[in-house]
Amino acid sequence: MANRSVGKRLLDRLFSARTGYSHLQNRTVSSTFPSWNPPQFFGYLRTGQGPNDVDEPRFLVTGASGQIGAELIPLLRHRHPNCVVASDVRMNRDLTGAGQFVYCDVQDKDNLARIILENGVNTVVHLATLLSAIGERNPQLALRVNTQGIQNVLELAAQHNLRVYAPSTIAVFGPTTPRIDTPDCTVKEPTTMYGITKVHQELLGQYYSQKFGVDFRSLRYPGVISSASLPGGGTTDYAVEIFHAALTTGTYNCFLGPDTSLPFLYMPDCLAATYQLMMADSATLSQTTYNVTAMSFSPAELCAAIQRRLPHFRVDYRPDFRDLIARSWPQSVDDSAARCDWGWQPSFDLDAMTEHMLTALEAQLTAKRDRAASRKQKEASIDPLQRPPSFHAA
Ligand SMILES: NC(=O)C1=CN([C@@H]2O[C@H](COP(=O)(O)OP(=O)(O)OC[C@H]3O[C@@H](n4cnc5c(N)ncnc54)[C@H](O)[C@@H]3O)[C@@H](O)[C@H]2O)C=CC1
Ligand SMILES: CC(=O)[C@H](N)C(=O)O
Repeated sequence: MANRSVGKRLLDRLFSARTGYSHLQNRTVSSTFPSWNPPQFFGYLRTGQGPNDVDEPRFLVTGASGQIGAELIPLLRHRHPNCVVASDVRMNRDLTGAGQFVYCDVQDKDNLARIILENGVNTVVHLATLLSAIGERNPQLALRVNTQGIQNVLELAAQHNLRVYAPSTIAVFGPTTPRIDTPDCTVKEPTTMYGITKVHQELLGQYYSQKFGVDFRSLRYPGVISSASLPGGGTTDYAVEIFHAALTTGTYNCFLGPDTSLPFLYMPDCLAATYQLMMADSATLSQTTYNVTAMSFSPAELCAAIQRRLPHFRVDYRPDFRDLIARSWPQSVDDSAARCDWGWQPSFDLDAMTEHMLTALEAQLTAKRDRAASRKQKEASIDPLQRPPSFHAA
């Protein structure tokens, strides 16, 4: 994120020493909001030198074991070695083996605070969420996790001078929203619990930015398609499942109707947009949350794209409640503000994504088959009565 001059950092530190609210000194406070004078009795919450006084980001990623986290963490660890704490309520072996991983339920504010302070975190990437389909199956849990999570993160950000990146979603839109080229600023009357909690997140982020000077940034992702990680219970999951089915069984039962069109983003573009916005100079940003998109297609169009490579692939359509959700969301979104403000430009359209997905998944399947074959060979070469216990556990 934006570099600061030495003089400004010095001013921050002086201000921080007096009040512990150095971040309020730096941020533009909207003229529509009354100015905020931090009450002195909040002083007991001071953490000394604000973490933002150093330029090197130190990340805490919540919900790191999910579809986005599993691919964002390796990128952050590569670009910021030893500066990333991954966290979730669920373990992900790939993440735990390759760097710091801690248990963190985002509903537990004290534990979040402890992890942030003990690790010198200055940037929270908040991914812990229950998505649309899983959220409709358990709306009370989705309400609790999604609203308490962002409330805790933003409250700690205001107290400890943290930057926050928390993605939003096209699920903030609903049936009363224009469905073609949906702009950033339009009617937001979602009909899912997930969408309602994400409108809450967007508005709360904007409020904490304007009122308390929190550096809050967000992208309104469409459906995200990825080869390395599986989706976690959304309406757009079909667009990942369909590729796995195409390469294994050759048939897929689609839970959306053939013509239900939605916007999508391929994971490399999703990671690029995320990192680009997180690192953008704050002076270039005109809003806290931006639409981003790369392509729009229906299940029938995706099926046709796959059939160009795998002509025998077949899809049956059995639309369920998720089709109704999808039909309440935009078919395409207008991301011109992201393009204009910080240079967003996607690289993958439907055909490029399909080609890349099939190649990546084919390579994974081949590697999996090779591993299974070499295990079988190993098994055959060892007398069953002589096998050590570790052999059975492998
Ligand atoms: N994947 C997609 O297509 C899209 C994702 N997004 C947003 O991106 C972010 C990440 O989404 P995904 O990775 O796809 O979700 P996911 O469902 O794959 O992962 C969410 C993670 O949150 C964790 N989690 C659940 N409850 C928790 C709790 N109480 N405390 C801590 N962690 C908890 C889960 O264990 C899971 O690993 C979310 O904010 C989501 O709204 C937005 C639009 C599209
Ligand atoms: C679009 C999303 O937010 C997510 N993939 C979901 O389908 O719930």
